[in-house]
Amino acid sequence: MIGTVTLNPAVDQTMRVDGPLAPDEVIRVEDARFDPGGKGINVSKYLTAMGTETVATGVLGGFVGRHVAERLESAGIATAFVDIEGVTRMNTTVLAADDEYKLNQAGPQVSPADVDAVVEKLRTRSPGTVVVAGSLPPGLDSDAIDRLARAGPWETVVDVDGPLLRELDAEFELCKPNVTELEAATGREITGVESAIEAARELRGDRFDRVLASLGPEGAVLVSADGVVHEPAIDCEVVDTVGAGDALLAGVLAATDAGADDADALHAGVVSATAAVSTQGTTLPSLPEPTASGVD
Ligand SMILES: O=P(O)(O)OC[C@@]1(O)O[C@H](CO)[C@@H](O)[C@@H]1O
Repeated sequence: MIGTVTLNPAVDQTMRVDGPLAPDEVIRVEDARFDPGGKGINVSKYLTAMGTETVATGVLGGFVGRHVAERLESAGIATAFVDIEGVTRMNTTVLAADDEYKLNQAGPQVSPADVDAVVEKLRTRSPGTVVVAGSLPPGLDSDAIDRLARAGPWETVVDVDGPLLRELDAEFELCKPNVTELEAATGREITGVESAIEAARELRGDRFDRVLASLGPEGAVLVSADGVVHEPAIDCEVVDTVGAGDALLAGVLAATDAGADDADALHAGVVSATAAVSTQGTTLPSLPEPTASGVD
């Protein structure tokens, strides 16, 4: 079973406007939706859509937190969240004619004691893998992630900002940077697949067994002790990129869990990410069930 930890969840508000964003005028929204989000929560949503057992944990507070919990429960996603005093944040994506705009709040204050309470929730569920994903809210630093990684017999997967990746010192089964995060974590400039592979190799080092780097239109690479695999992106109409990295990660983890090797797992990840970018918002009705050969 795969547990996810989201220390800074959100309700994601996605709005579509037909024209470009312009100052000093009222912009009429054509279409709006709310999704329970935050990177770990999205990974649990995508795992559920693939039929892989998961529990979503982390911290939730206030009316936004209650909405996240209700939506996950009604979608049949197992949850084990710790209540906090502050109000869970709302993040906004605007899909405008010219571009995609993303506004993420800092989030409420969370304490190391809240992280200890999350550890207790995880221990009662005994996951084989724990995914810690997303930004850290005010009050926490990299110690929180090291603590989660060392607190149980599980393997830990991490998807956090590049500067934070440099500060971690526990051991992790996998990390999932995007291009910006890979550049920040290694200080290397990434200009294409080859330079991404070099940077991912350098990042692997002692702390990360595997590095899964999402490269947007160039697809993704997975670097491990077994070697390097690259999977190009699948051609599709891109509607909304929010959650694409989470879907990639969920696909790789679900397929790995089903016994797939790195190449097949990466293929499954890219199939999931393609479904995510082809859909508005971050909720997918269903995804191909991963098998030992990736996806059927
Ligand atoms: O501010 P963070 O924690 O880095 O990212 C949060 C977030 O943008 O990531 C998810 C998509 O990956 C969204 O559901 C959510 O709003």
